[in-house]
Amino acid sequence: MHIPQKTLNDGHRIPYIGLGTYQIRGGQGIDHVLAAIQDGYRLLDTSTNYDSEGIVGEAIRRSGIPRADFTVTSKLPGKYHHYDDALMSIQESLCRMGLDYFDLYLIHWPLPKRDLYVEAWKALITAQKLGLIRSIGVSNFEPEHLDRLNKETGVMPAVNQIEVHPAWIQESMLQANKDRNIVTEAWSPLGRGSKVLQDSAIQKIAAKYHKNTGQVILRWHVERGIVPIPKSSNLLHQRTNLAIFDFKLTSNEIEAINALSQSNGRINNQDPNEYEEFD
Ligand SMILES: NC(=O)C1=CN([C@@H]2O[C@H](COP(=O)(O)OP(=O)(O)OC[C@H]3O[C@@H](n4cnc5c(N)ncnc54)[C@H](OP(=O)(O)O)[C@@H]3O)[C@@H](O)[C@H]2O)C=CC1
Ligand SMILES: O=C(O)C(=O)[C@@H](O)[C@H](O)C(=O)CO
Repeated sequence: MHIPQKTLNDGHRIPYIGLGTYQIRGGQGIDHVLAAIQDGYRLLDTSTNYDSEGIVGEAIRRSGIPRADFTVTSKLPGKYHHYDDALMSIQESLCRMGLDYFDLYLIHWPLPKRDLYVEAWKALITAQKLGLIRSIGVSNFEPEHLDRLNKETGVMPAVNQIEVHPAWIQESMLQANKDRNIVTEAWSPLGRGSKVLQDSAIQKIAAKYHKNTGQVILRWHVERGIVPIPKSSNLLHQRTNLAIFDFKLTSNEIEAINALSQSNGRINNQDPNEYEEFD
Protein backbone atom coordinates (compact mmCIF):
# COMPACT_ATOMS: atom_id res chain seq x y z
CA MET A 1 0.00 0.00 0.00
CA HIS A 2 1.57 3.31 -1.07
CA ILE A 3 0.88 6.12 1.39
CA PRO A 4 1.88 9.62 0.25
CA GLN A 5 3.92 11.75 2.63
CA LYS A 6 3.72 15.31 3.88
CA THR A 7 6.86 17.42 4.41
CA LEU A 8 7.20 19.33 7.69
CA ASN A 9 8.78 22.77 8.16
CA ASP A 10 11.94 21.09 9.51
CA GLY A 11 12.38 18.95 6.37
CA HIS A 12 11.22 15.65 7.91
CA ARG A 13 8.42 13.76 6.18
CA ILE A 14 5.45 11.97 7.74
CA PRO A 15 2.84 9.61 6.22
CA TYR A 16 -0.41 11.30 5.15
CA ILE A 17 -2.43 9.03 7.47
CA GLY A 18 -1.69 7.39 10.82
CA LEU A 19 -3.19 5.13 13.45
CA GLY A 20 -4.63 6.68 16.61
CA THR A 21 -4.24 4.54 19.73
CA TYR A 22 -6.46 6.24 22.32
CA GLN A 23 -8.24 3.36 24.13
CA ILE A 24 -6.12 0.65 22.46
CA ARG A 25 -4.43 -1.00 25.43
CA GLY A 26 -3.11 -4.22 26.92
CA GLY A 27 -2.19 -7.52 25.27
CA GLN A 28 -5.08 -7.30 22.79
CA GLY A 29 -3.91 -3.81 21.97
CA ILE A 30 -0.54 -5.16 20.82
CA ASP A 31 -2.40 -7.41 18.36
CA HIS A 32 -4.51 -4.50 17.12
CA VAL A 33 -1.51 -2.24 16.51
CA LEU A 34 0.46 -5.11 14.95
CA ALA A 35 -2.44 -5.84 12.56
CA ALA A 36 -2.49 -2.17 11.56
CA ILE A 37 1.26 -2.20 10.93
CA GLN A 38 0.90 -5.32 8.80
CA ASP A 39 -1.76 -3.51 6.77
CA GLY A 40 0.61 -0.62 6.08
CA TYR A 41 0.30 1.93 8.89
CA ARG A 42 3.67 3.57 9.60
CA LEU A 43 2.58 6.71 11.49
CA LEU A 44 1.58 5.64 15.01
CA ASP A 45 0.09 8.15 17.44
CA THR A 46 0.28 7.51 21.18
CA SER A 47 0.57 9.56 24.35
CA THR A 48 1.72 9.12 27.93
CA ASN A 49 -1.92 9.82 28.86
CA TYR A 50 -3.19 6.82 26.83
CA ASP A 51 -1.19 4.13 28.66
CA SER A 52 -0.40 2.70 25.24
CA GLU A 53 3.24 3.69 24.71
CA GLY A 54 4.50 0.27 25.86
CA ILE A 55 2.20 -1.76 23.62
CA VAL A 56 2.90 0.42 20.57
CA GLY A 57 6.64 -0.11 21.08
CA GLU A 58 6.07 -3.85 21.46
CA ALA A 59 3.97 -4.03 18.27
CA ILE A 60 6.76 -2.26 16.37
CA ARG A 61 9.30 -4.80 17.62
CA ARG A 62 7.05 -7.80 16.87
CA SER A 63 6.43 -6.53 13.33
CA GLY A 64 10.08 -7.10 12.41
CA ILE A 65 9.89 -3.95 10.27
CA PRO A 66 12.93 -1.64 10.64
CA ARG A 67 12.46 1.10 13.26
CA ALA A 68 13.47 3.70 10.68
CA ASP A 69 10.36 2.96 8.59
CA PHE A 70 8.05 4.28 11.34
CA THR A 71 6.95 7.73 12.38
CA VAL A 72 6.33 7.32 16.10
CA THR A 73 4.51 10.14 17.88
CA SER A 74 3.92 10.64 21.58
CA LYS A 75 2.78 13.56 23.73
CA LEU A 76 3.79 15.32 26.91
CA PRO A 77 1.15 15.25 29.67
CA GLY A 78 0.15 18.46 31.44
CA LYS A 79 1.55 17.40 34.79
CA TYR A 80 5.06 17.52 33.28
CA HIS A 81 5.17 21.00 31.74
CA HIS A 82 8.04 22.14 33.99
CA TYR A 83 11.34 21.98 32.06
CA ASP A 84 13.10 19.25 34.10
CA ASP A 85 9.90 17.20 34.42
CA ALA A 86 9.34 17.37 30.67
CA LEU A 87 12.85 16.09 29.89
CA MET A 88 12.41 13.29 32.42
CA SER A 89 9.00 12.39 30.97
CA ILE A 90 10.34 12.19 27.41
CA GLN A 91 13.13 9.85 28.53
CA GLU A 92 10.71 7.74 30.56
CA SER A 93 8.36 7.46 27.55
CA LEU A 94 11.23 6.32 25.34
CA CYS A 95 12.12 3.65 27.92
CA ARG A 96 8.50 2.49 28.06
CA MET A 97 8.43 2.23 24.27
CA GLY A 98 11.86 0.61 24.05
CA LEU A 99 12.94 3.25 21.54
CA ASP A 100 15.84 5.66 21.55
CA TYR A 101 14.12 8.53 19.74
CA PHE A 102 10.68 9.86 18.80
CA ASP A 103 10.03 10.96 15.24
CA LEU A 104 7.47 13.46 16.47
CA TYR A 105 6.72 14.61 20.00
CA LEU A 106 3.93 17.02 20.92
CA ILE A 107 2.83 19.05 23.94
CA HIS A 108 -0.57 17.40 24.44
CA TRP A 109 -2.57 20.46 25.61
CA PRO A 110 -1.49 24.10 26.15
CA LEU A 111 -3.21 24.44 29.57
CA PRO A 112 -3.00 28.24 29.31
CA LYS A 113 -4.36 28.73 32.81
CA ARG A 114 -1.24 27.00 34.17
CA ASP A 115 0.87 28.99 31.71
CA LEU A 116 3.84 26.61 31.58
CA TYR A 117 3.68 25.64 27.91
CA VAL A 118 6.62 27.85 26.90
CA GLU A 119 8.76 26.13 29.54
CA ALA A 120 7.62 22.75 28.18
CA TRP A 121 8.44 23.90 24.65
CA LYS A 122 12.00 24.81 25.73
CA ALA A 123 12.38 21.25 27.03
CA LEU A 124 11.22 19.83 23.67
CA ILE A 125 13.79 22.03 21.91
CA THR A 126 16.51 20.68 24.22
CA ALA A 127 15.34 17.08 23.70
CA GLN A 128 15.52 17.64 19.95
CA LYS A 129 19.09 18.93 20.26
CA LEU A 130 19.95 15.85 22.35
CA GLY A 131 18.64 13.60 19.56
CA LEU A 132 15.72 12.27 21.60
CA ILE A 133 13.15 13.74 19.17
CA ARG A 134 13.32 14.41 15.40
CA SER A 135 10.38 16.81 14.99
CA ILE A 136 8.73 18.84 17.70
CA GLY A 137 5.15 20.01 17.71
CA VAL A 138 2.08 20.76 19.73
CA SER A 139 -1.54 19.73 20.06
CA ASN A 140 -4.65 21.80 20.71
CA PHE A 141 -2.70 25.07 20.43
CA GLU A 142 -4.55 28.26 19.43
CA PRO A 143 -2.89 30.97 17.27
CA GLU A 144 -1.85 33.05 20.29
CA HIS A 145 -0.16 30.03 21.88
CA LEU A 146 1.74 29.30 18.67
CA ASP A 147 2.90 32.90 18.32
CA ARG A 148 4.06 33.02 21.90
CA LEU A 149 6.22 29.91 21.41
CA ASN A 150 7.80 31.48 18.35
CA LYS A 151 8.29 34.87 20.01
CA GLU A 152 9.91 33.43 23.14
CA THR A 153 12.04 30.69 21.55
CA GLY A 154 12.31 31.50 17.83
CA VAL A 155 11.05 27.97 17.05
CA MET A 156 7.64 27.39 15.46
CA PRO A 157 6.12 23.89 15.92
CA ALA A 158 6.26 21.52 12.93
CA VAL A 159 2.81 20.05 13.66
CA ASN A 160 -0.35 21.13 15.48
CA GLN A 161 -2.66 18.17 16.17
CA ILE A 162 -6.21 19.47 16.65
CA GLU A 163 -9.81 18.26 16.71
CA VAL A 164 -11.17 18.17 13.15
CA HIS A 165 -14.14 16.23 11.73
CA PRO A 166 -17.19 17.14 9.64
CA ALA A 167 -19.07 18.55 12.65
CA TRP A 168 -16.05 20.70 13.62
CA ILE A 169 -14.21 21.74 10.47
CA GLN A 170 -11.81 24.30 11.98
CA GLU A 171 -11.47 26.57 8.91
CA SER A 172 -9.77 29.41 10.78
CA MET A 173 -7.44 27.15 12.79
CA LEU A 174 -6.41 25.35 9.59
CA GLN A 175 -5.57 28.69 8.03
CA ALA A 176 -3.69 29.77 11.17
CA ASN A 177 -1.53 26.64 11.01
CA LYS A 178 -0.97 27.10 7.27
CA ASP A 179 0.04 30.75 7.72
CA ARG A 180 2.71 29.58 10.17
CA ASN A 181 3.91 26.71 7.94
CA ILE A 182 2.62 24.17 10.47
CA VAL A 183 1.15 20.83 9.34
CA THR A 184 -2.28 20.08 10.80
CA GLU A 185 -3.00 16.60 12.09
CA ALA A 186 -6.66 15.79 12.79
CA TRP A 187 -7.60 14.04 16.01
CA SER A 188 -10.97 12.27 16.15
CA PRO A 189 -11.02 12.58 12.33
CA LEU A 190 -14.11 10.33 12.20
CA GLY A 191 -15.84 12.24 14.96
CA ARG A 192 -14.91 9.36 17.30
CA GLY A 193 -17.18 7.02 15.34
CA SER A 194 -20.19 9.32 15.76
CA LYS A 195 -23.36 9.70 13.69
CA VAL A 196 -21.46 11.62 11.02
CA LEU A 197 -20.53 8.18 9.63
CA GLN A 198 -24.24 7.71 8.85
CA ASP A 199 -24.78 11.16 7.35
CA SER A 200 -26.87 10.99 4.16
CA ALA A 201 -24.82 13.60 2.23
CA ILE A 202 -21.65 11.63 2.93
CA GLN A 203 -23.40 8.36 2.09
CA LYS A 204 -24.33 9.78 -1.31
CA ILE A 205 -20.73 10.76 -2.05
CA ALA A 206 -19.53 7.36 -0.82
CA ALA A 207 -21.89 5.52 -3.17
CA LYS A 208 -20.56 7.51 -6.15
CA TYR A 209 -16.98 6.38 -5.50
CA HIS A 210 -17.84 2.86 -4.24
CA LYS A 211 -16.27 3.79 -0.90
CA ASN A 212 -17.62 3.79 2.65
CA THR A 213 -18.42 6.96 4.59
CA GLY A 214 -15.28 6.67 6.72
CA GLN A 215 -13.15 6.67 3.58
CA VAL A 216 -14.92 9.74 2.23
CA ILE A 217 -14.36 11.61 5.49
CA LEU A 218 -10.69 10.62 5.63
CA ARG A 219 -10.26 11.65 1.98
CA TRP A 220 -11.91 15.01 2.82
CA HIS A 221 -9.18 15.57 5.43
CA VAL A 222 -6.42 14.76 2.94
CA GLU A 223 -7.93 17.08 0.31
CA ARG A 224 -7.80 19.85 2.92
CA GLY A 225 -4.09 19.18 3.51
CA ILE A 226 -4.69 17.53 6.88
CA VAL A 227 -3.05 14.33 8.16
CA PRO A 228 -5.81 12.25 9.86
CA ILE A 229 -5.01 9.69 12.57
CA PRO A 230 -8.13 7.49 12.83
CA LYS A 231 -8.22 4.97 15.67
CA SER A 232 -9.46 1.50 14.94
CA SER A 233 -9.15 -1.90 16.61
CA ASN A 234 -11.23 -3.46 13.85
CA LEU A 235 -9.30 -5.16 11.04
CA LEU A 236 -11.74 -4.16 8.32
CA HIS A 237 -11.93 -0.54 9.48
CA GLN A 238 -8.13 -0.34 9.74
CA ARG A 239 -7.77 -1.63 6.20
CA THR A 240 -10.47 0.46 4.54
CA ASN A 241 -9.34 3.61 6.37
CA LEU A 242 -5.99 3.32 4.57
CA ALA A 243 -7.54 2.89 1.11
CA ILE A 244 -8.18 6.57 0.44
CA PHE A 245 -5.47 7.44 -2.06
CA ASP A 246 -7.16 6.10 -5.20
CA PHE A 247 -9.99 8.63 -5.54
CA LYS A 248 -10.51 12.38 -5.35
CA LEU A 249 -13.44 14.51 -4.17
CA THR A 250 -14.72 17.45 -6.20
CA SER A 251 -14.71 20.94 -4.68
CA ASN A 252 -18.53 20.75 -4.44
CA GLU A 253 -18.28 17.53 -2.45
CA ILE A 254 -15.71 19.08 -0.11
CA GLU A 255 -18.08 22.03 0.37
CA ALA A 256 -21.03 19.67 1.02
CA ILE A 257 -19.05 18.05 3.85
CA ASN A 258 -17.90 21.44 5.17
CA ALA A 259 -21.58 22.40 5.36
CA LEU A 260 -22.11 19.73 8.07
CA SER A 261 -20.15 21.89 10.51
CA GLN A 262 -21.97 22.87 13.71
CA SER A 263 -21.30 25.76 16.06
CA ASN A 264 -21.29 23.30 19.00
CA GLY A 265 -19.69 20.46 17.03
CA ARG A 266 -16.83 19.62 19.39
CA ILE A 267 -17.02 16.01 20.62
CA ASN A 268 -16.49 16.51 24.34
CA ASN A 269 -16.69 20.26 24.50
CA GLN A 270 -12.89 20.30 24.80
CA ASP A 271 -12.03 23.96 24.34
CA PRO A 272 -8.20 24.24 24.37
CA ASN A 273 -8.41 27.46 26.37
CA GLU A 274 -10.40 25.74 29.10
CA TYR A 275 -9.44 22.09 28.96
CA GLU A 276 -7.50 20.73 31.97
CA GLU A 277 -5.94 17.29 31.88
CA PHE A 278 -6.36 15.00 34.87
CA ASP A 279 -3.27 14.74 37.08
N1 LIG B 1 -4.20 15.40 20.76
C1 LIG B 1 -5.37 15.19 21.36
O1 LIG B 1 -5.77 15.93 22.27
C2 LIG B 1 -6.19 14.03 20.96
C3 LIG B 1 -5.64 13.06 20.15
N2 LIG B 1 -6.37 11.97 19.76
C4 LIG B 1 -5.72 11.00 18.85
O2 LIG B 1 -6.51 10.88 17.68
C5 LIG B 1 -6.84 9.51 17.47
C6 LIG B 1 -8.17 9.37 16.76
O3 LIG B 1 -9.22 9.96 17.49
P1 LIG B 1 -10.36 9.13 18.27
O4 LIG B 1 -10.86 10.02 19.34
O5 LIG B 1 -9.82 7.82 18.65
O6 LIG B 1 -11.55 9.02 17.22
P2 LIG B 1 -11.73 8.60 15.68
O7 LIG B 1 -12.40 9.74 15.01
O8 LIG B 1 -10.48 8.07 15.11
O9 LIG B 1 -12.82 7.45 15.82
C7 LIG B 1 -12.53 6.22 16.41
C8 LIG B 1 -13.84 5.45 16.50
O10 LIG B 1 -14.35 5.25 15.18
C9 LIG B 1 -14.51 3.86 14.93
N3 LIG B 1 -14.09 3.65 13.53
C10 LIG B 1 -12.84 3.75 13.02
N4 LIG B 1 -12.87 3.53 11.69
C11 LIG B 1 -14.16 3.30 11.36
C12 LIG B 1 -14.81 3.01 10.15
N5 LIG B 1 -14.14 2.92 9.00
N6 LIG B 1 -16.16 2.83 10.16
C13 LIG B 1 -16.85 2.91 11.33
N7 LIG B 1 -16.28 3.18 12.52
C14 LIG B 1 -14.94 3.40 12.53
C15 LIG B 1 -13.62 3.16 15.92
O11 LIG B 1 -14.14 1.90 16.24
P3 LIG B 1 -13.33 0.54 15.88
O12 LIG B 1 -12.11 0.53 16.74
O13 LIG B 1 -14.32 -0.52 16.22
O14 LIG B 1 -13.02 0.60 14.42
C16 LIG B 1 -13.69 4.10 17.12
O15 LIG B 1 -14.86 3.84 17.86
C17 LIG B 1 -6.84 8.95 18.89
O16 LIG B 1 -6.87 7.55 18.92
C18 LIG B 1 -5.60 9.59 19.44
O17 LIG B 1 -4.45 8.93 18.96
C19 LIG B 1 -7.69 11.86 20.12
C20 LIG B 1 -8.28 12.79 20.94
C21 LIG B 1 -7.58 13.95 21.43
O1 LIG C 1 -7.41 11.48 23.69
C1 LIG C 1 -6.78 12.51 23.94
O2 LIG C 1 -5.69 12.76 23.39
C2 LIG C 1 -7.30 13.48 24.88
O3 LIG C 1 -6.71 14.49 25.01
C3 LIG C 1 -8.53 13.27 25.68
O4 LIG C 1 -8.95 14.48 26.18
C4 LIG C 1 -9.68 12.69 24.96
O5 LIG C 1 -9.92 13.44 23.80
C5 LIG C 1 -10.90 12.62 25.81
O6 LIG C 1 -11.96 12.75 25.28
C6 LIG C 1 -10.83 12.37 27.27
O7 LIG C 1 -12.13 12.37 27.81
